[in-house]
Amino acid sequence: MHVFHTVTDFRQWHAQSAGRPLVIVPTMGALHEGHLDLMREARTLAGDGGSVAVSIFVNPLQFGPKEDFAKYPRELEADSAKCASVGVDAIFAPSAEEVYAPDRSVIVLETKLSKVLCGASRPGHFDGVCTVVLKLFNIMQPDISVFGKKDYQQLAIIKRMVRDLNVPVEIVGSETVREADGLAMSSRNRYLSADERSQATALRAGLLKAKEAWQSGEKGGEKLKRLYLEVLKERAPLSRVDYIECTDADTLEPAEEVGSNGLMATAVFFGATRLIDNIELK
Ligand SMILES: Nc1ncnc2c1ncn2[C@@H]1O[C@H](COP(=O)(O)OP(=O)(O)OP(=O)(O)O)[C@@H](O)[C@H]1O
Ligand SMILES: CC(C)(CO)[C@@H](O)C(=O)[O-]
Ligand code: BAL
Repeated sequence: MHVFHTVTDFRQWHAQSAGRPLVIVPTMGALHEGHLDLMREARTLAGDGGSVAVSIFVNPLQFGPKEDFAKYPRELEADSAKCASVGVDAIFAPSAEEVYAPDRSVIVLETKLSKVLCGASRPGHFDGVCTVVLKLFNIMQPDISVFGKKDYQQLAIIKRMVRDLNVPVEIVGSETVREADGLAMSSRNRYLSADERSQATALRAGLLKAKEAWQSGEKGGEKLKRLYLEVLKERAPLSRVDYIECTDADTLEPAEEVGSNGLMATAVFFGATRLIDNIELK
């Protein structure tokens, strides 16, 4: 497996496999089983003749000034071993200087889907995500890129960017991988104390309770949100809910009545740690 730190080196490698499909998995590193699952899916999508590349880059542009950019875990050696174990062909791990010119002046702005849910709590976050993802697409020139449904809004926004800007990359969404007790895997779970970690299972439990009610005929968004909040209150006294919303799964517009293409998405703080999760109501 190759590890490249510069655009030139990555492109040279990719040029040697001209004509064969490239599938990429963009990440910020600190890899866990959720990421590895995306890589296995990428391996399948690439087929025998294709290649799989993983980008590892903690993108400064998508962090707010009070967020965890400085303390975000960076562990390239352990990440490389994990990538090799699932058959990744190349890692692209550039420095911030390699990615961003000091006098850069162009960014990608998504103007609608990025204003709700996580975008409302993290202003500018999805501008940073869109900008770096478009740059990674331009640098790596993949045929397919795989993203996790855990970051459902991110996936929806990237699909929209690719559609609206005619970016020639197919976007594939992959199911959320969970711990045995239901908590969605995330690099940020390691920040949780033991008590917070056990209470964090309430996100999944609350979403499942709301989904059960929806399946039994309850379509009211407010009622479904209340059911979720009851579970949080009962099972996670250390939590502070950032948001819980019912939306359309594609447009992310709020849904007073949740029909057959719904999404419930949530973000919850435990101390300074912010966890997200969601469930499709389909
Ligand atoms: N549990 C998971 N299941 C499936 N995909 C996941 C999971 N966690 C992350 N991903 C996906 O992996 C890709 C890289 O995500 P990222 O590196 O931010 O990981 P993360 O663990 O979500 O970290 P963070 O704590 O920053 O949210 C994204 O497409 C994301 O949706
Ligand atoms: C897509 C991404 C790698 C862009 O920095 C990041 O937002 C992530 O890890 O989900
Ligand atoms: N997985 C989303 C990256 C972030 O939280 O910045």
